Amino acid sequence: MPHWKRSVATVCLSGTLPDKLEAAAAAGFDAVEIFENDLLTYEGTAAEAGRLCSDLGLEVALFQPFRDFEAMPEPQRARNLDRAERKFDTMHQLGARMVLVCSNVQAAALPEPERAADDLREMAERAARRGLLVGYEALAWGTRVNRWRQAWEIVQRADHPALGLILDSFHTLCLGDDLSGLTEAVPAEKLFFVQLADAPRLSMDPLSWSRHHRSFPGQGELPVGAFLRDVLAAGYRGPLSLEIFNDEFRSAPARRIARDGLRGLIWAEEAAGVTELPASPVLSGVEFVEFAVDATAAEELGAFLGTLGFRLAGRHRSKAVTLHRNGDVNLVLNAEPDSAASERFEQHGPCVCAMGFRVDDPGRALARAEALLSPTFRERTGEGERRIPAVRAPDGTLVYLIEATETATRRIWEDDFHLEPPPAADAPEPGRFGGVDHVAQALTADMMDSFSLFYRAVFGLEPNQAWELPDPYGLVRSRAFTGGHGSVRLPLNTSESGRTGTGRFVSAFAGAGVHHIAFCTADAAAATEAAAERGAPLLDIPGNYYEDLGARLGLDGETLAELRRHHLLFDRGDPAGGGGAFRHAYTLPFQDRFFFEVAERTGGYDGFGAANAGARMAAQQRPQRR
Ligand SMILES: O=C(O)c1ccc(O)c(O)c1
Ligand SMILES: [Mg+2]
Repeated sequence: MPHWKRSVATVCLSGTLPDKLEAAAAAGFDAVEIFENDLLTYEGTAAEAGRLCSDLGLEVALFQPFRDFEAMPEPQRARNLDRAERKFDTMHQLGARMVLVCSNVQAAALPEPERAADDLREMAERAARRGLLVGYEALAWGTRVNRWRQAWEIVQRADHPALGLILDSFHTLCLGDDLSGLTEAVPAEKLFFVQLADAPRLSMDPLSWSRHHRSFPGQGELPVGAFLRDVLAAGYRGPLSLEIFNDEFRSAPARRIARDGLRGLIWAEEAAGVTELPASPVLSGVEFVEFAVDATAAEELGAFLGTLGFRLAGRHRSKAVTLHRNGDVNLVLNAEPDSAASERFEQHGPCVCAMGFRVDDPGRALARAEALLSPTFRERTGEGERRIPAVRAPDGTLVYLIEATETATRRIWEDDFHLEPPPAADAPEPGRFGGVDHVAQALTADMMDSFSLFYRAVFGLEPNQAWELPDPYGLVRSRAFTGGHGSVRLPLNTSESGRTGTGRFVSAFAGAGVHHIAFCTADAAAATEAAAERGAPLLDIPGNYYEDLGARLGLDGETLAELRRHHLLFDRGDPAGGGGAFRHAYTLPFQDRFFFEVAERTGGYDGFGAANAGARMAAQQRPQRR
């Protein structure tokens, strides 16, 4: 067990104060920061709130914030000291020992550090008489104080044992600052409290950035792990506390967000090198994708897949499950009643209910998932069938963990399925699929951070560049998570508009889900030609797209005609990012739900054809002839 307490500020979570506290306790936090507003809107007394915390096993590590206190001219100064006394009463009832004073943001704040120091010394003296402590934090937008070194100068000048420094990763990192020199400058006993928050890199003023876009460690792009390492290296031993102001978190279920928070904190501890977890799995591809279906949908989806060259390759030994293969791609259609798949089908209709990742060591991957608070799952199995361990994604879908060496020998399929004889070695397989290129998911906006942390922390996938893709009816935000040397690629998409393809999918089918699956091939033209011959419904791309493509990339007429004839979109990689080229085509959706893509990467192309997304989404919104 770590020697620090793990804490969360109530402002991170949705609901009433009791909702927030219950969620924090259920996730496994040891302590909370009580955000004053959450107490003001609570119907009980401060003493009752304190009792609720202790009944739930939560220490009240901090009461916050106390604003606009220091360096004010009279009569405000005297009034602020009275206000502090009143809040000390509240803290006493609440059982909170420390109050956070954030740096003054009033225009009237006086510039002299000695005035700030005098006021904080007076406040600390009054706090000390009541056995309380005062921590001083630099807000990145404070009028006179916005860096930790300035706050420390004032704390040092005040020189009172009940006054110390509070560090908040957001305020430091958002200004491009860091903690270098902390160990030399600040004695460990003067580091009173540490708050952790991550955030995406945005160019906006720190106040708006902080109040709306903070996220848990691992969900953003700030070096929170290094910040934490520096704090602990300086000898800090108090609580590590998450303080996130985020519009999505405020409306999302408190229990999921609290669990994400603790997962992010544990991930940050690992990144800082102070908590050891089972190592991330070494990924080597998507072994299968599983669809929840019923008998009718199995029939229809099987036929749809047939047009893409998938043949029925096996039937499960004991369940209503079939295996469909094209080359090295395995798709499983699961119509078994009373299964994880049927639960999913009842709620969502035909949809992807599971994926299988090839990993080096499923046991270690499972142990890592558990250490990061991800629920695991073991399906009931028949005699002699194997039980493949799985991790539950934030939306309840399953990620199975399959040992890579076993997939090479196909053991996992032989054990559970009556397999059909494979096609003859010399049978032509034009545009044969070499694997799953990527699996794209459409998520509600509030699920984006949950999923990104899940893939990043549990599976070690790395976030790629974020894109804003223009659907005719709104923007789609997209960010892919990739790993295993490009063998696992998972774009995550959200859209605030309910009318985009992504938005309609999410709202029509009750939440998150796989929106499309791309198969890789060495010859996309051969694959689409064969698919078209089998009657596959391929997406038509308008002529303007090809004209623009010719102008942008200097392709000749013959090449353009060939692309168009095969329904192919084309992209070239950024030479700085490895270059290469990408040819890809899409099917129409299956029952207006998910669709498939054929993808041909050459020369180290590492993207997803984002430049083509606008044309593709416009074509998808247009009625197409079948
Ligand atoms: O946005 C704020 O006002 C605010 C208040 C208290 C904090 O600890 C903080 O980091 C920000
Ligand atoms: Mg803070």
